[in-house]
Amino acid sequence: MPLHTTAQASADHAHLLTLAHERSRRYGLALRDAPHYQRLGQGALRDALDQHRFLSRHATPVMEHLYAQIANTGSMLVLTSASGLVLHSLGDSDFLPKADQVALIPGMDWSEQAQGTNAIGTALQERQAITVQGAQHFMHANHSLACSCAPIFGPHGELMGALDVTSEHHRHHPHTLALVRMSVQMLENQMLTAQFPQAIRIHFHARPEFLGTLVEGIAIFAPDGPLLSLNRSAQFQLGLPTLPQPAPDFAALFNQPLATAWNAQTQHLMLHSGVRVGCRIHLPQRPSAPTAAAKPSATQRLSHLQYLDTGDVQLAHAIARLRKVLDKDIPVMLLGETGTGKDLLAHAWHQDSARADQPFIAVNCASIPESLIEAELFGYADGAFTGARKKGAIGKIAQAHGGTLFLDEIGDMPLPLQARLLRVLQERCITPLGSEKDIPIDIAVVCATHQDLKARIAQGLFREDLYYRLNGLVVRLPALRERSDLLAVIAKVLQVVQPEGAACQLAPDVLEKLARYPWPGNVRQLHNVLRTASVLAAEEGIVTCADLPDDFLEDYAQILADEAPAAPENKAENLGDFTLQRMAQALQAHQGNVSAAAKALGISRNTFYRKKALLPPGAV
Ligand SMILES: Nc1ncnc2c1ncn2[C@@H]1O[C@H](COP(=O)(O)OP(=O)(O)OP(=O)(O)O)[C@@H](O)[C@H]1O
Repeated sequence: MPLHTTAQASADHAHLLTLAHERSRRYGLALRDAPHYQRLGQGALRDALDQHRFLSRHATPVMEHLYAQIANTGSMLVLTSASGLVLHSLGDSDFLPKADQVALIPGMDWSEQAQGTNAIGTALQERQAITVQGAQHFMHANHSLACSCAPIFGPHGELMGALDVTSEHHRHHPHTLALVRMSVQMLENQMLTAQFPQAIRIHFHARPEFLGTLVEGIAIFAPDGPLLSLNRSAQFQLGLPTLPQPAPDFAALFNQPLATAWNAQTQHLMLHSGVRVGCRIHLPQRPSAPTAAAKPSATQRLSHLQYLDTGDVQLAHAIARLRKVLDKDIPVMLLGETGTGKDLLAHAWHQDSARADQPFIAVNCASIPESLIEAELFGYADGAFTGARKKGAIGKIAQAHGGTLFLDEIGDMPLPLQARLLRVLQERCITPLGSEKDIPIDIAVVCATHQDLKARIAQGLFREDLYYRLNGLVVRLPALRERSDLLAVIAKVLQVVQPEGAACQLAPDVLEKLARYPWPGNVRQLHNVLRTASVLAAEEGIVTCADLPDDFLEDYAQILADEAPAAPENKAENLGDFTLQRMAQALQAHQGNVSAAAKALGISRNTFYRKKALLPPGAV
């Protein structure tokens, strides 16, 4: 390093330490304070580890690799959260005095607020790598240590934690910080790749021989072009220290059409700055026929929670929460647009529960005529009403005894029945129509709706007490257009809809269209599109645009036309006859029911959804 650079670096380092010491004093710490090693309780630590699973999973092999390089140097390796909480540590803490050997175990807090200036707390605070050794620590109690730490940033640029190497002050090695930095870079690249398995990944560098090394740039693009994330080197090479909003797309950054990114053979690209770079392109895995051995059975494919988690963060979170309430007697409420898989999820939840061998009974409260729903749910006694079967009938609730009752479209349940349902849930028994005898029942309850139940309560159409009885765990399923694992869903649905043994592939431009389409009918609509397309393409084995249904292609062309000229602020005005107000009024008049609102305006439901998607969020 040239002399003036070295001098600048040590001046910067000294400045960082001065700031950190000032902060430490402001936190009320004193130089001679004894460090307080208050460990997080077991439960809270378990929650914290659970919360940082993604980070820990990817950090563990990196830590082991780093440890192999520094073993026998009397060092400890520590992974912390963004708040400085120790999540994992590796190594031998024998170099610490006996009383302090607990300092680096999981559950300890190394934030500046707790320990004053120290490499972990200060690196997290300043968001940059730093070594703090000996008397550079604020507290005298830490003067025997030398610590080198680098902050870890996640795939979305967020601070996720820190990686640190701590040793005795006199055994500190000046190269340690560089090793920690490189390990963090490796970890960040791995998390980036893992976070977006279904995206286009471009590895690039002006010197092609650096491809595959830590210094290569990695840029991640959605299949339809927008930039999703960059690693540090890509940020530097592209001159984008943060992800601009709205995200630029591939064509803007590399001056080439998106088709270039879809071609894995591409070896060179030109950055928008004019620099030519060597590249390697990883395309998302195309849907392909699984091998016979790996292929799950037809029922397995959809009937357990694990198979429904295909990588979308929001859905994975929902599934994790659903797992936690399995067999816990907590009612589950599933929210989501039509076709998002609420029914499927309810069934998978039942299949994963201890009630799996018992019945799963689904009732669609919207599709049963109001006059029949009471009998359908509660059953009736012999000769309870005219026309009733002589011998009476057992209702759906009683049929679900021992198992799970799934009440779909609960928002459409008539008010008087809501009171009866509430009683069933509270007292755990039912009284069939025309009977005086209570029948005890044991059921798990899942309900689903696409309606805004709070709004229904405000309108006097839904009982508040029932609402609170049903919403033990509320889970919202993302619409298909919001899901980051769209390509995985496409692959899965393609497997399901194809005849056994068929192995249709999708042409890249078909995938691109599927990725850009807003899917108003969600997975159900995707099913229908792929079922038809794969039958039409069965002989050729590859689905091309010609195999896609006409109405899908018409919708798609309309989307492109809608998107093309409108400046964002004019979108609402550019909606022609169907203005924001008219759509909002129609929706309000029909209590949020899109089909009814679309019908009232004389447009198709798809068109309504499409135009709704163009409006500013929250406008309708
Ligand atoms: N993750 C998935 N993978 C494959 N198929 C799915 C997935 N999610 C949903 N489907 C399929 O999509 C269709 C619609 O799913 P489902 O009936 O569960 O949706 P829903 O949200 O209950 O719809 P609605 O609100 O209209 O009742 C079904 O054919 C289902 O098998």
